[in-house]
Amino acid sequence: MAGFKVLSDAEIEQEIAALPGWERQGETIVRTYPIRYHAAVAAIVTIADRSRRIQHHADLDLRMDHLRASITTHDAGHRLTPADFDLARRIDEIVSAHQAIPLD
Ligand SMILES: C[C@H](O)[C@H](O)[C@H]1CNC2=NC(N)=NC(=O)C2=N1
Repeated sequence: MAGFKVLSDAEIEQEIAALPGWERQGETIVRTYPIRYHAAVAAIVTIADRSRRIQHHADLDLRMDHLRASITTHDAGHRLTPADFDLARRIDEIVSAHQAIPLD
């Protein structure tokens, strides 16, 4: 799909610096959130809703006590674009709203 601006290494560094918890792994950004299983299921439903609206989707990996999100832009040849960082910020907001129940 046209219209995606592929970010330079310097731009990626700058974006990552403003997103605590996220790290770059090649041409993806990833974050692992400690969160209860059922709370994460609820978060995922909201993330899915939001993703459909903005037409940008993360890979989500749910485990017993954590949720891992991994993001890249498929339509830019699996490169990092501003849409990835926008989605990361939205996922941060959604997950933090569902982390109210602490892990034991
Ligand atoms: C047609 C549809 O908008 C595209 O396939 C969207 C859907 N969600 C997407 N999500 C991500 N992460 N990258 C994409 O390139 C992408 N493209």
